[in-house]
Amino acid sequence: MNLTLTNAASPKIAIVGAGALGCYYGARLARAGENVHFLMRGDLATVRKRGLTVSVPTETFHLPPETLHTAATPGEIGPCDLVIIALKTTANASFRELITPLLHDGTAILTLQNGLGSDEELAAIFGAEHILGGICFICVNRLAPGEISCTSTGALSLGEFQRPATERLRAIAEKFTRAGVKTTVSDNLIELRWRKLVWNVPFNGLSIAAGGITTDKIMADPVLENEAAALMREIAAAAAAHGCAIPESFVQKQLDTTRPMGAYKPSSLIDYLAKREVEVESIWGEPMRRAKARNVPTPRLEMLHALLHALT
Ligand SMILES: NC(=O)C1=CN([C@@H]2O[C@H](COP(=O)(O)OP(=O)(O)OC[C@H]3O[C@@H](n4cnc5c(N)ncnc54)[C@H](OP(=O)(O)O)[C@@H]3O)[C@@H](O)[C@H]2O)C=CC1
Ligand SMILES: CC(C)(CO)C(=O)C(=O)O
Repeated sequence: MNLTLTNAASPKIAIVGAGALGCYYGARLARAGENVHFLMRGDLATVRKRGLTVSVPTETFHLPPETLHTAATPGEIGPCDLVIIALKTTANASFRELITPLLHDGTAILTLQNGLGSDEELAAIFGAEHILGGICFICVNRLAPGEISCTSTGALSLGEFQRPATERLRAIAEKFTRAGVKTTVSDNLIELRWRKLVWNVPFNGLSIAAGGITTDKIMADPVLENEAAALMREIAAAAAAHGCAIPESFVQKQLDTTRPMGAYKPSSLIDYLAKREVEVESIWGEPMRRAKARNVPTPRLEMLHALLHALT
């Protein structure tokens, strides 16, 4: 497969999982003039009537329904040059059914999902050469159907699955950048994923396990702060055993940057409080299993995983 973005000047883009994250990035790309097709489920009727409204700290923008391409099935969209996946990882069993009708020989499949495992699952079904991944440092919520609120636009980091950055990866990053998303490319997607887990594992996990608390409460309690730091070090050790060096300074930086975040609700806590399924296996289960496979002890992660299983 030629690793370029087909129709690079005007690629046909599908958003699979048009919830908070998918609608946010999809709306930004559509506003920048890209040919974006939203595969929608629960919100379809409302979005077809009222369009999409996205608020970010600096502005609110609206995309009227007549400017949007929306579909109830992937078959209505047909083959695309780029498929962006923003499903919760708890919906990964639908990959084959949702993505197959969107493919041609050169389709790039970019998953923006949290945790570990989705890249490999997609590669096993569709072929490794199609797969790219992204890490989103963003806090976005769906307030109502078609109403997206983003309290921190953060940054997006993209990488190829098991290969260094390619021309196609840079072309996709350029699309996001043009759409106003701060985007970087990396030669090492798996290291990006482990690094993000250094934050997600302790804060998403403890916020639920400690009774549904925000990150400021974790940081204000010396026992919980120590637990967060210890969990971070377990993830760093597991990452090191997979060839991804994460220095102690990175752990310290995560703690330092969390302090001023105030009463922040990690995305898993929002799911938990809304009684939605929590992404337990991709955020805690898969890192735990990968650590075990390399004989890295992760007792705290194992306990947290068990607690989250019981609670969610
Ligand atoms: N939100 C955030 O700030 C961040 C999220 N992430 C990650 O991004 C991913 C997506 O998160 P988020 O956007 O918050 O989740 P949402 O629940 O808001 O969005 C998921 C979307 O997938 C749709 N979906 C699920 N199954 C199907 C199906 N079979 N057919 C069609 N659509 C389907 C849902 O449909 P329906 O509308 O019917 O529910 C929903 O719109 C997760 O892995 C998350 O961890 C990463 C960083 C930040
Ligand atoms: C890092 C952060 C806070 C935002 O992307 C996140 O991943 C989450 O809330 O789950």
